[in-house]
Amino acid sequence: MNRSLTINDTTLRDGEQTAGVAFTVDEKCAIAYALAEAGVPEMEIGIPAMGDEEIGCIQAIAALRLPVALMVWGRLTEPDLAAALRCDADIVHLSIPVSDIHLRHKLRQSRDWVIDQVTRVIERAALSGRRVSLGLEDASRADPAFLALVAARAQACGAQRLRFADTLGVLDPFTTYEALARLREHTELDIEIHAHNDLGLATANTLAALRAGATHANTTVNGLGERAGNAALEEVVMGVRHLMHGDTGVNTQALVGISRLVERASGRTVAANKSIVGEAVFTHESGIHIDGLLKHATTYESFDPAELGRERRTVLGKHSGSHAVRLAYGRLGIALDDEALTGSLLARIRDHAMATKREPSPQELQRFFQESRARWASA
Ligand SMILES: CC(=O)SCCNC(=O)CCNC(=O)[C@H](O)C(C)(C)COP(=O)(O)OP(=O)(O)OC[C@H]1O[C@@H](n2cnc3c(N)ncnc32)[C@H](O)[C@@H]1OP(=O)(O)O
Ligand SMILES: O=C(O)CCC(=O)C(=O)O
Repeated sequence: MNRSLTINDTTLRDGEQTAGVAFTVDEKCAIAYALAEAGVPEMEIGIPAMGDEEIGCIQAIAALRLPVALMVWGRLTEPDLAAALRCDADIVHLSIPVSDIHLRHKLRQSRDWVIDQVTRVIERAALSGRRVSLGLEDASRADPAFLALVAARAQACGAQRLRFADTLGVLDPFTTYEALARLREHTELDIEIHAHNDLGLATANTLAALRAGATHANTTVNGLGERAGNAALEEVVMGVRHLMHGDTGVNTQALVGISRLVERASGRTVAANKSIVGEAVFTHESGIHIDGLLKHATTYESFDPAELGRERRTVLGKHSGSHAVRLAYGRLGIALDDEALTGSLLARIRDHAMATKREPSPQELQRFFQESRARWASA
């Protein structure tokens, strides 16, 4: 993949829209700092139309003078534009619904009204000298011919970017590819993909959009965001690297630290099996897997955990095999060269796992060994 690809992280905007989440100014500054230090080139940091307090927070982030482009979000209206222009943001992003469902039921407006708003407000925004991005809310449920019309108008009025929003997460990677490829044919503007995870497809859809010609990907740390969230920064960065052989410029070693920072600030616990950053995603128990890993890491690891500054862990449990048992005892300085003794320990470990639902401690392993050996000796 040689095309340029830019991550625009919206943890501080859509991420904060997660129901119940509210970051303090200090938390927002710390997250912005960590993202910038990791090499995230753009971030969407707030909604000026919310008022003075939000603008103060946006200005506090701007005052950090981070080497990133800062974007603020607003509706495609003159008052929201005016609020956005009170902020030291590099990119003014103004959003308008483009699906008939939203236009009819939410705004009670027509498609012509959309074209008028784009003409009036985008032209005015462009005159401000800021970079201008147009958000196409609910684009995934909009008429593609109308999207092309809006795109042409936005370009003529001086926008640099379109954001294609799958607001309700109703696309799959195939339909995403088709929709983005169609839009790509109709515009020379940059295109940002904003995917939601209602069906668990936000990252897959983001990667599909990038393949279809999107230039920017909107992400959030830990996949925070409205309802089921957005495409996770850590997943998109690693997906681009491993599935598209591309480079987002984001330091993969920083991803876990940022995830923990946002976990604490958001109060949203990251699941143990959350891809890339979950506590247990490099932990193995199954006998066949551990045997394979001992022979060659690529058998059961699609990438090296060291890319994230992480390490593989193996645990003993109900699904262990004899190789794993020998490995665990080897770590305790006990060489198991007797097959029958190993088998007896394996049975003991399985019983323990079923009874306690946890792995045995080193002390318990020592006890199992002594008991099994004593039974063996007296048999
Ligand atoms: C898909 C998304 O994530 S969009 C971003 C959503 N994020 C947020 O809503 C978080 C921040 N929001 C807020 O703080 C408030 O909702 C504000 C300050 C933006 C607006 O507050 P209020 O003026 O009290 O209005 P409220 O939120 O109740 O309703 C939204 C209004 O915006 C209108 N609206 C919504 N989108 C747009 C748009 N793109 N262009 C023009 N008007 C819009 C609605 O029709 C409604 O207007 P109405 O009062 O004339 O019916
Ligand atoms: O900027 C936009 O238009 C998209 C807003 C958004 O968060 C969404 O549609 O899910």
